[in-house]
Amino acid sequence: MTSSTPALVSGTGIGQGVAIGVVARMSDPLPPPADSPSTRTQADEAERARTSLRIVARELESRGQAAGGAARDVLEAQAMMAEDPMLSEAIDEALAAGKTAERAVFEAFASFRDQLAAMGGYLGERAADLDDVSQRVIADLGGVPAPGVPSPEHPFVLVARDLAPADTAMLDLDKVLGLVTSDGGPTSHTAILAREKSIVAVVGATDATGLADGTVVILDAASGTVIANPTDQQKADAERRIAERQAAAVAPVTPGALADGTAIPLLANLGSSAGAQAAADAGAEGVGLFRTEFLFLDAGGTAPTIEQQREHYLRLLQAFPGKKVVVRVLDAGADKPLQFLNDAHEENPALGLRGLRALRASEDILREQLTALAQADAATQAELWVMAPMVSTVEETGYFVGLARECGIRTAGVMVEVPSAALLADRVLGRADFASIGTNDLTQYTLAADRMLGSVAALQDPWHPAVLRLVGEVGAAGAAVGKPVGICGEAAADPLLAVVLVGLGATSLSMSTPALTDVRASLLNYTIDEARQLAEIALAADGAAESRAAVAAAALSMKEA
Ligand SMILES: C=C(OP(=O)(O)O)C(=O)O
Ligand SMILES: [Mg+2]
Repeated sequence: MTSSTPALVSGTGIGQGVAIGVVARMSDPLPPPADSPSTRTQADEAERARTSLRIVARELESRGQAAGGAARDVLEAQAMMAEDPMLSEAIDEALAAGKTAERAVFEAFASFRDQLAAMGGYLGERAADLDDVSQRVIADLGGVPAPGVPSPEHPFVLVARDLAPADTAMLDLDKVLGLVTSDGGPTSHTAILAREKSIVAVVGATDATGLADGTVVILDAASGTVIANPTDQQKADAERRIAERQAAAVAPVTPGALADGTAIPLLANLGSSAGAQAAADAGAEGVGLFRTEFLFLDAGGTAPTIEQQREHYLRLLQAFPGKKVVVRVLDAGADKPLQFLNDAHEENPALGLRGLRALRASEDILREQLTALAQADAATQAELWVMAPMVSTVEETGYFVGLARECGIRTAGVMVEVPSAALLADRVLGRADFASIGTNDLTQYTLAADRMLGSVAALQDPWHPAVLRLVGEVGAAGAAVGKPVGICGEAAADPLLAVVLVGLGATSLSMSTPALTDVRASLLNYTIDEARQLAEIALAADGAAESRAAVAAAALSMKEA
């Protein structure tokens, strides 16, 4: 690497932040202990292993106590791993074969970590936790310090293979400007920590192993890239973006709007009335998606009563007097299984009896929910809209809107999450009062990529022009009949994609509360004509990556012009 040819490392960005700083690497893992026969007795080796496992377990527990919160739970889980009876058995077996305590610990943990890694997803990412415990025990056996987080005097960008919970608990957040990991995905501890603490992070950046200590890097979470040895121009751009974000964070909270004043209300996605006040404080102009699954999950094995539901909806609506609150009726099935609505085994639950289909099969539950909502609406000042999930036909739209009105709901709409509903959006909107596009499911169904499956995660990208073309269909239909088209999937939380979605006809955007500030700031940079131009550029691309890159380049030149 030379300063004239900056190297680019790519991974998955967490959030939208930008950071610039000097790399401090986490020390490399200890080498595997030699597989030579032990010169001690088996009983001695067993005692050594037990002592070190115990020391490490107690140390992890005390770090957990010191860290508190979510870190404590994770560190306690790790301490339990160190004293897991199955692992002890595996260690004893290796010792019986004449191995050293170091080697026995190494082999036993390695075989368990491989089993976890093979499971993939969340459990797969816990494999790093086992590695960390193994390293600590082997270090203790050898009387050497465990590999861990560096602590230079100056602020730094931490580059690591992955961060174990014990490491994240030790991080001095005043000094860490950003995090880069070569392993780990969006559900790794590093990603979770970064989200929780708003730290700029790029995870799963395989080539990050080549970033040497002391290298100056720019982390760009929005594009998931790390530039090593940036040019002066790149540094100046990064510093400008950091300053813009700092300014946006303290800017007055204004209603969502484009540069030309076109209003684009910014709403919050909520899963419980508990988050309502925080959303209102962050400037949410209402709620664009209230997911009711948690309310039903919390009620145990049955549906909550009309009274229980009414109380919860009342608390929600009371937080938004005079504002719009869009509640989605229960979306059970697939990624949100609820036994009492559908306990049949399905080979492809995402294509099965879920969402409105499941409710229709148990219509009394749907009627009760609509009734509770209508009662809460009558007792409060919010403007309640109610929508159905997973609607795939015009007939289903008519069914839901008809039933909602019968139960006293004044404004009834549907989510557009299935390509068939997007393609017939003109007719769907002929019957519904509004549409709200769920880009998470719309992407899953358009690309035929299960949103629960890590192996096809790369296809789950709402920047894909096929998804955007469908969004455009719904936007055009909404404009033609004069009905609102919101977006409530994760796509609305991506500040640049949000502009494209507006260019495709979205009239409001709903997102998790922390995303509101970035999206608000981004919309203010573009007029409606520019948003439409960016949408055309996205639609003209061949794939998601090309669409994202072409729009980013065009947006940059628009801002420079
Ligand atoms: C908002 C959506 O619904 P959920 O993520 O709850 O399925 C969506 O599918 O985009
Ligand atoms: Mg959905």
